[in-house]
Amino acid sequence: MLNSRKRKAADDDQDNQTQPRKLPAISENGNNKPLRPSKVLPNRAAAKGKAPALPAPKATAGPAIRRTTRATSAPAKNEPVRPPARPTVVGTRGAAGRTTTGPLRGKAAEDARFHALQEQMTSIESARAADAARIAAILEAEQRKLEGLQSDHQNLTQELADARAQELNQRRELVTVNDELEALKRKHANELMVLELEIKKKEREIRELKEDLRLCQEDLERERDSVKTLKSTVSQQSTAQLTLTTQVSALQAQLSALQSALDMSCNSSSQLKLELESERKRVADLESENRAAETLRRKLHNMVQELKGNIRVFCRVRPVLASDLPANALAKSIDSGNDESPNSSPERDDGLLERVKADITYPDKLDPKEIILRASSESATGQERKDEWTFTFDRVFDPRSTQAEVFEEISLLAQSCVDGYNVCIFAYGQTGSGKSFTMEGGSTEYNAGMIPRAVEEVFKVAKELECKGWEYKMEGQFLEIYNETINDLLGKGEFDKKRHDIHHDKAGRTTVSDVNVVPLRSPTQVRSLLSIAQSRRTVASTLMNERSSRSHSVFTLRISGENAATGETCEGSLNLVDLAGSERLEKSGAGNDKDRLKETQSINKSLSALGDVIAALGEKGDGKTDKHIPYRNSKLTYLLQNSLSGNSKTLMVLNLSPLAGHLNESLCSLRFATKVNNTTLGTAKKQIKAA
Ligand SMILES: Nc1ncnc2c1ncn2[C@@H]1O[C@H](COP(=O)(O)OP(=O)(O)OP(=O)(O)O)[C@@H](O)[C@H]1O
Repeated sequence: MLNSRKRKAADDDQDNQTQPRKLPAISENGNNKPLRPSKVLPNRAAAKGKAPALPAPKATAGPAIRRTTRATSAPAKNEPVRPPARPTVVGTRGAAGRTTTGPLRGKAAEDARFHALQEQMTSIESARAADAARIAAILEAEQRKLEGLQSDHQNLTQELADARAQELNQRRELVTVNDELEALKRKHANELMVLELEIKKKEREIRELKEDLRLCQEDLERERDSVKTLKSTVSQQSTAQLTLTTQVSALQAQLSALQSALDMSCNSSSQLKLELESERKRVADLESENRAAETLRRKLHNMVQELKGNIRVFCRVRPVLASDLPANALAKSIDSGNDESPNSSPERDDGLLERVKADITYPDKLDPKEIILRASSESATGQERKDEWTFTFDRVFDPRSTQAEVFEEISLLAQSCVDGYNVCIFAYGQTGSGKSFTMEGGSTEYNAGMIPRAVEEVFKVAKELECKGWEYKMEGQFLEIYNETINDLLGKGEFDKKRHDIHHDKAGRTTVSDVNVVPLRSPTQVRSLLSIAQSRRTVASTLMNERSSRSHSVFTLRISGENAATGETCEGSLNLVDLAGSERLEKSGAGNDKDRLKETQSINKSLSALGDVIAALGEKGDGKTDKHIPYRNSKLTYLLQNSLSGNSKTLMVLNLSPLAGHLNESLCSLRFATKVNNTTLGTAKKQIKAA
């Protein structure tokens, strides 16, 4: 662009040289006058002061003068003067010729004409001289004019050069200015963009500020409302304050009255404080007496238990059940007050019952300890033979006895367990004699068995002892021994698959490996544990094999206590054992069934091992201190080792069937129980550590 501009400027220069009239007049002082064209003279030499040869003067008349001027282009002085052919002269000569007829007359006419011409020439000469003078004056004037014009021209040329230089400068400036303008435009565009962004930002800020403002206004409105509310509250409060001021003054009056009463009370209070102090002392004395009494109670309780014997036997006979009668007989037992027994029907058949029932009597009504069984049979000679068997136990429960009555006798053992003894309660008897009913019981509160009741009792006693500074933790496990294999009734694994080992530590604690030990927090929790165990046993049963009858179950509750006040600690355990059915091999109907045979043999082995252990313990108690106790002969006795030794309190509940058909089994069980009952286990040791 710059080049094109320069090119244009150069072109303009050329044009200006060739066409000077077209130059634009640009003066420095801004006087933009159009330049006057310089008049080029035909002869430059004339312009330099040499006047050209002038033509001869001409007649002043128009066309004649023009012709004369053309004639003067030739050298003027040497040429003969010829009179111009003027129309007037021609006309005159024509007239003279026509009027003179001779040579004289012609010569005179020519002389006249010559004279006239001379005169005419003289006048022309003078006119020419006058013209020359005038022309010279004009030339001089023109010369001056020319000089003026030349000087103007020079000035103008100078001006033109200046103007061009100025124009060039201005064009350069223009280019620079254009560049600056472009830069300014770009800068301006950038600034504009920045400003637009700024504006947008500002607009956003304005919007935000407006939103803030709106929120503030809302807040303000709310504040105004709350101020209004507060104002009304304040006015209410002022009224209330007024009322209160009145009340305060009234109260002050009361206060001063009370102050005087208080002063009086203070006197009596210090009196009372003294009394309180002495009362506190008395309470502390009573508490320590109470603790001593508790220790004494424990001792006495233990003595009572010892006097009762550390192994005791209860005998319980279950009622006759509807299922015990032939299917077609609408039989109801007359023996039991239990809901599950058939004693309440008006249509009872006493004859049938008499025939089904064994002859069992309970002679002592107030403190029943005896049970008499009678049976009549025919001797070989055909004579009727009457047999009678009397057995004595620590307590005999007839079929009308309730679960609560049985537990009443057992509950003291729960107390012993909390006191830190190992307690073991067995249910022994043939299948269907009521062992599970006694230990676990039915689903109702009324029929709850010894396990839930004992646990409940343990919790109750533990709670009562809390006020004496004792704090207890309890946990339970529920095991089954089937065919000399231990199974976890609270576990998740498959039965008879997992191996569980029994360990006894020196502190008299027994543990079984890999079994689920559940922390017990409430007695109700035990019920759910019992139902879990029951469902696992049901799953393990087969049609041929009612597992609960063919296995021993051992529920163990471990209790550990700590007395923060005295620093004592104790650990006890309560084992509640539901033994497998004790019927003999031939009665069990095992026959050729190998599995059943194995079951029965395992049961018999473990039950006789139990008898042997108890007998050996009895002998040891009688003074044979080195007597070996064969605990390891069965899983059951090994598991219960610490609960069967002299260190524990044992109770066997012998369950009997009331049916005549089960008499022989009942006699076997009674004999076994008598053997156990006659055993003394020695003195139970409390597992308690002094602080
Ligand atoms: N004191 C009782 N009062 C009412 N019903 C009882 C009583 N004792 C047992 N029964 C009932 O007798 C039946 C057999 O009792 P249970 O199952 O307790 O016998 P078991 O000795 O545990 O038998 P198994 O060895 O087969 O387990 C059950 O239906 C039970 O409800």
